[in-house]
Amino acid sequence: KPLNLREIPIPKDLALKLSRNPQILSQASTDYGHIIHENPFAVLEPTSISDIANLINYSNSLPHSFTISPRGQAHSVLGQAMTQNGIVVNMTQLNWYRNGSGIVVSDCDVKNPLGCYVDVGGEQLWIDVLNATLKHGLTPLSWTDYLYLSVGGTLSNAGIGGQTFRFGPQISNVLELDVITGQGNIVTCSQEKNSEVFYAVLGGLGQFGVITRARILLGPAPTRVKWLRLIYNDFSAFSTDQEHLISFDRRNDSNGADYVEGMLLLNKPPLILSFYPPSDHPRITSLVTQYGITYVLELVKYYDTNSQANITEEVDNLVKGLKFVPTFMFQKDVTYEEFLDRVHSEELILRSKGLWDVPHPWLNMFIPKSRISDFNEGVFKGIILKQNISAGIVLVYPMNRNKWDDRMSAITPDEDVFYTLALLHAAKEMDEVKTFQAQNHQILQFCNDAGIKVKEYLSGNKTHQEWVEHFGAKWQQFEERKAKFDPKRILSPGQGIFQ
Ligand SMILES: Cc1cc2nc3c(=O)[nH]c(=O)nc-3n(C[C@H](O)[C@H](O)[C@H](O)COP(=O)(O)OP(=O)(O)OC[C@H]3O[C@@H](n4cnc5c(N)ncnc54)[C@H](O)[C@@H]3O)c2cc1C
Repeated sequence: KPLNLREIPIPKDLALKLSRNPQILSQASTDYGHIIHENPFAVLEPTSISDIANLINYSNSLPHSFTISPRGQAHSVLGQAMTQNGIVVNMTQLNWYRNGSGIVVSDCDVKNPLGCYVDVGGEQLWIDVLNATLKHGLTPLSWTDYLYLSVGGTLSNAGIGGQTFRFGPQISNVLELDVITGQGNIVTCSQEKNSEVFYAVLGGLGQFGVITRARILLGPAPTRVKWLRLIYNDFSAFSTDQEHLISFDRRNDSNGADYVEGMLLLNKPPLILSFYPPSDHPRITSLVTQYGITYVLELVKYYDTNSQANITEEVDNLVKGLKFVPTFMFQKDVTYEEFLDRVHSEELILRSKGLWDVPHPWLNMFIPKSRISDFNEGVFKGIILKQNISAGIVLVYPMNRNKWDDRMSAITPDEDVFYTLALLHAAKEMDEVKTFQAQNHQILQFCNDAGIKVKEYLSGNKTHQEWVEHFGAKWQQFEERKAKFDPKRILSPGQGIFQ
């Protein structure tokens, strides 16, 4: 029998913070995916950390607990921040009560920034963390492509992007956390202190506790970036060059790139060419038409006034020997901030066309390096190119596993180098959602049949057995941590792991 919160007497001080305003309930019942909808009983608008702890404690005190889901920006795509009949915690609300103390940069020597860090509330947005740290000449080192995501939300997944090959995912850049566990305990944790909570929560899909503060490592901030895109007509040359670029870091060679990603340009709509000079559009379109599929290596080199004199030479050295199609190298010179916040400009354009708040049947996964060429043949050239449906944005780039910490909950393939694939579809209507979902399913099935041991990222909608397989050798530990830190299985039910 589903729990009916109407039948439970809610303590008055807690009830005052709960909203059942239809508009607020409706917001909490959807996310960026616009595919899954779950109706919460109420939304907690916390005005302090204790409000969240009190809510969790109250749920624990009942013979039949209710579920609680922290909601950062709800930029999940499969209902991960929702709960049916439970209570959603609107984390953003905390920011209003921080009195400006949501982001505090440590007092440190910018010239010798080893040991500089920033303390940020779990509800804070990465864009605000960037702006606050830049004022001190400092910056976090590892980023997602889009910055209007909450710190607690990305740290619950991993937080990956073009800097991950060098600095690891965002979870590898956390020095300390404050967490309210599923038992209602407020815990400060790090690698040294309460380390089990620390490792459980990072990449823990919200299953073990609510992150209310994260201490994030900082480094010196560059001021400008050289931003390059190189187009390839051959996958093997493209992936060999990507792997070469990320290997600088394994060799501890500081002459490497600061960011490496990649994407497909396919001879099917939408062919997005906004990065490239309009005068080059005809020859790029012609190349894409000729080959059907081309691959774009995206790399970035940071610089500032001290390194300005050498930057052209450094970029030349970096691209020397890379096997892109001759003359198909394009570059921009932009501020560091403009580069990091690049997706926001796209967001504004999509919003103006009514194309931002639409269904997003995304597929994200990690693919072991040893099978990436089979993946190209079967998925890129096979399923994606051949099927008569639009492709959306397809990102593909490698990262180094030694920058991930296996003690954390996040899951990767076993190999030293693995690729991330992001298939970022936007659908116009629900029928199209089904078409894209069928394709996503087909891709996973292809990998399964071909024995390509992929790991999904940001996944959802799995059966219990599929979750067990996803975690593989780490399932037992994940389950034990749940029993220890959230024994009543209260937190983040939208992930569908334990409910
Ligand atoms: C346009 C766009 C671009 C993206 N780009 C990238 C990218 O480049 N790299 C990448 O790694 N990801 C990317 N993502 C995915 C994104 O990192 C995840 O969806 C992340 O969860 C978003 O954060 P959020 O604040 O919206 O989290 P939510 O969707 O609100 O929550 C995600 C999960 O975390 C839990 N949670 C939320 N806050 C907390 C907290 N404080 N403590 C504990 N648990 C919490 C929720 O209950 C839920 O289970 C992108 C998403 C979008 C929409």
